[in-house]
Amino acid sequence: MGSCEIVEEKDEEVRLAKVHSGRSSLGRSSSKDSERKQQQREYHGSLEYDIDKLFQSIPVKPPTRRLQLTSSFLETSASAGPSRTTSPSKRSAAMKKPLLGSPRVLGGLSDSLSLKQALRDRCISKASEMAAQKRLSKSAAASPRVSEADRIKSLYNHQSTRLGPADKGKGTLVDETSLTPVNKDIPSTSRSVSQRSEEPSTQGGDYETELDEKVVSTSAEDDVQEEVDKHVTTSLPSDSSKKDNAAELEKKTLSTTLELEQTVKVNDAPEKSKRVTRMIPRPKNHPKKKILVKKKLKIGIVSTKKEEEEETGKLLCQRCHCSLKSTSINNNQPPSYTPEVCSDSLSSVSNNVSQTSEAEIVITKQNVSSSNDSGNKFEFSLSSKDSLGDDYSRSTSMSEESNLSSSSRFSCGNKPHMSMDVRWEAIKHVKVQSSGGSLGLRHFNLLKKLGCGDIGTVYLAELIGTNCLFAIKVMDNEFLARRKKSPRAQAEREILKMLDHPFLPTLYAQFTSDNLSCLVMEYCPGGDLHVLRQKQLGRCFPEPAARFYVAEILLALEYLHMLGIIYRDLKPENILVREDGHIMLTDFDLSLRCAVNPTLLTSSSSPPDPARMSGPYNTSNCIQPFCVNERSCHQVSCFSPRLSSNQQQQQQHLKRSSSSSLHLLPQLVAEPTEARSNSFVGTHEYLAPEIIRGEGHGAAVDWWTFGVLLYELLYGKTPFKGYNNDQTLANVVLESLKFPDTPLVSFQAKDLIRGLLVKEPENRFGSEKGSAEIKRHPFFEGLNWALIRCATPPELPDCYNDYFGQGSPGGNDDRYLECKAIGDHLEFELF
Ligand SMILES: Nc1ncnc2c1ncn2[C@@H]1O[C@H](COP(=O)(O)OP(=O)(O)OP(=O)(O)O)[C@@H](O)[C@H]1O
Repeated sequence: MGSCEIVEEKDEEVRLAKVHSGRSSLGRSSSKDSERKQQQREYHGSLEYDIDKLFQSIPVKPPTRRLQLTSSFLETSASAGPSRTTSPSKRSAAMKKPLLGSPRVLGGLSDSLSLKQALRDRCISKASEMAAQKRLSKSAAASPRVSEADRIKSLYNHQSTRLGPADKGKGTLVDETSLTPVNKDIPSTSRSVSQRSEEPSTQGGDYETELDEKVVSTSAEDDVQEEVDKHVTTSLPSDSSKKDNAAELEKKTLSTTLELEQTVKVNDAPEKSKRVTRMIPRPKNHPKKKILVKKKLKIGIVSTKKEEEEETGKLLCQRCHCSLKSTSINNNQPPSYTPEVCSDSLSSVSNNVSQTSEAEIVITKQNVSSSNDSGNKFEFSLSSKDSLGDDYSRSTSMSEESNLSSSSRFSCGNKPHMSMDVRWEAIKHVKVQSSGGSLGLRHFNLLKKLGCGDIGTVYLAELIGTNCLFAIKVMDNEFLARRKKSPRAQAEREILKMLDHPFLPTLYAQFTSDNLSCLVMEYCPGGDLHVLRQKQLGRCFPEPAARFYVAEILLALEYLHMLGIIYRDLKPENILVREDGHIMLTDFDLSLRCAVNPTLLTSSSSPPDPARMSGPYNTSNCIQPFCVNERSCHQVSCFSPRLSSNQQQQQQHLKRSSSSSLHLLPQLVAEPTEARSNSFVGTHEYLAPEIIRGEGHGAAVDWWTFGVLLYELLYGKTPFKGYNNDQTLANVVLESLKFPDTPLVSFQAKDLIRGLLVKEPENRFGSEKGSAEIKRHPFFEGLNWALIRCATPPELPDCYNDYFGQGSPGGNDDRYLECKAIGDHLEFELF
C-alpha cells in the first residue's frame, strides 16, 4: 500500500515532467522553475490530480500467484525502459496492471501512467454518462408523457424504500404520485351497454344492434358541456393555480397536443387539398363472411341508418361510414415481426423473484375525491356531449396530425417496452420521406377490414414500402359528432396515448385525414378470445390456458387501474391474441378515467383479511392449482407427495412465515376503488349488479367482469345468461352463482370466481386491495407474474395463421383493400 503511494508520488512527478514540461529537462532557468511551480499548482487543483489521488487510494495487494504470472511480463517490460525496474515501487506499480484488467497497458511505456489513463478514461466516460443521464432526466421531466411511466416506477421504488412509520399514510406518496390525471368521476346519464347478438353475426359491423338507451343531452347540458370542454381543452394550459400535479400533467399533455396539432397544421398546408372520395359501397364478388359465433354487442344509440344499411347489403360501415374500394395490392413480402423473446428457460426461474416483487405491489382503497359537481362535469365531458370532440376536430380536421414517435423526444414514442420495435423506425422513415413531414392514410395500403366497432372501423394496413403491418382504427368525426360519440373516441384516444404495457395496445401514430380520425395501432393476427374459444374442444378453454389468459388480463387491468382507468368492458371479444400468442386488451371507448391516489400501506394498516379468504382454499391444504378433487382437498394435499405430520407442520410453518413476511412489506395502494360513476355501460352478460341497480360503480366492476370472464373461458358460457337481455340483467342481480357439473374445473378456480362474483361490490374479491389480492389467490399459485410475458402461451389452432398463411400480402389473393391515392384524391372503398 505504502509503496503504491510512493509510486504514485513519483509517477506524479514523472507525469508532470512529461506532460507539462518535457522541456524542463533541457534547462533549469528560474522563470521555467516558476512556470513549473505554477503548473504544479494548477495540477493540484485539477481533475487529473483527483484521479491520481483516487488511483493512489486503491488498495492493491496482488496475490503471489499473480506476481509469478506477471514476472515474465515484468522482465519484458524491464527491458522496455531503463527506469522501469530500477525501484521496487515501480515494480509494484507494474503489478497493478493485470489487476485492473487493462491489457491495453501491458508493455506500455509507463504502466502506472497507462493505468491512470485507463482510470481517467473510466472516470471521464462515467462522468459523461452521468451528465447525459442528467440531461435526459431533465428533458424527461420537462416532457409530460414521461411522467406516467416514471410515476409508476417511482411508486414501485418507493414502496421498497419507505419503510418507516414516518412514511405511513399517503402524505409523501400522494405528492409524488399526484401526477396521475385527476379527472373527476361523475354520475352520468349515458347508457352504453353491449349485448351479445342472439343471431349469428357477420364480420364487420353488421352484427351490431344498437338499442338506444343513451340520453341525449339537453341544451342546458350542452352549455355545461361547453364550459367543461372549455375548461378541459382551453383553460387548463393556462390555469396555473392548480395545485395538483396531475392537473399539471393534463395541462402539459393537452398543450403539447395542441402545439403539435398547430405545428402540423402549418406543415400540412398542402394536405388540405387532399380529399377522400367516398365511394358508394357496392357488393362485389366477395361474399360476406359469416361468423357463426355470437357477439356481445354494446347498446348504444338507435341507428335507423344502420338498420337501413343492414337491409341494403350491409356494405357501408354502420359506424364510421367509411366506404372502401377493392383494388389490387402490392405483392409485398409478408411482414417481419420482432416478437418478444419467449423463453422457456426464463419461465423456470424461481418464483421467489416475482413473488417478492409482485407481493409488494398491493393495490387498494383510496381517497378519491368524487364530489358530485366536479364529477358531473367530467362525466359529461366524457360521454354526453360532442363539444369536446368538436374542439378536437376543429383543431385537427384540417390537417394531419403528427405521429406519436415524432411527438416525443424518443423514437419509440416514449413507450419503453416497445422501444426495439422496428415499426417505430418504419413510421419515422416514412414520415421523413413524406412531403409534409406527417403521416396520413395515403401512406398505408388497407389490406383487410378487421372489424367494426361502435365508434369506428378497424383495418389491417401495411405501411407502404416497409412490410410493417398495423391495425388502423378509422373514425368519422362527423358521424361521431352527430351521434354524440366524440367524447368516447376522445377518451379512447387519450387512453391509448398513455399506455405502455405488454398486454395493452401500442399506439404508433394518430392523424386526421379529411375528417377521418385514424389511430395506428399494433396489429393482432390471432383474432379475439371469443372466436378462439369457439375453436376449442367443448367450446371452452382447458384450465391452464384460461389461467394463462386471465393472468395476463389481470396484469393489464392492474396497470390500467394504476393509471386511474377503470376498463368497464371486459369480455372475450375485447381480448385479442397477438402473433406470439400473448394477449392484448383493446377497446377503451367505455373506459372511465378517474382519480387514483396511490398510497403506501404499512403492514399494520393492511393485515390479511381472513373474511376474504373464506372460500374452500382457505381451509384446504392443497396447493395444486388444477386440483379437481375439491372435497378431498379440504383434508389432504392432492398431487403432492404424502408428508409426515412433522413435515406437514414444517411446510405449513414455512407457508405461514412466507405469507406473513409478504404482509410485512409495505403495500402500494393504487386502486381507484372509490371512483364512482352512474353510467350504464358494459355488456349485458358482463354487467355488474351495481351498474344494473344504478347504485354507482367503481373499479370493482372490473373484478366482477374478470370473474365472468374466467367463468366463460372455463365453462363456455356466462354465469347469468337469460333467455333475453332483461332476464340476463335480472339474473345478474337476483340469481345466485351456480357451476355446471361439466367440464371439471378446479375448486381453486371456482373459489376465485365465487369471490369475484359477489353481488355487493364492497365484499367482492379485489375491491379492497385490487389486483394484488387476486394475484395471491391459490388459483394463480406458482405463476411467475414477473415473467409471464416470456412464458409459452397456449397453443393456437392452425387456422390462426389465417393472415400469414394463404391470405398474406405476398399471395395472389385479391380480397384485400387498398387505400389509393389518385392525384389529390384519396379513394377507398369496401371490398
Ligand atoms: N389491433 C387490432 N388487431 C387486430 N384486430 C383488431 C385490432 N383492434 C381491433 N380489431 C378488430 O376490430 C374489431 C373492431 O374493433 P373496435 O375496437 O373498434 O371495436 P369493438 O371492440 O367491436 O367495439 P366497440 O368499440 O364498439 O366496443 C374488433 O372486434 C377486433 O376484432
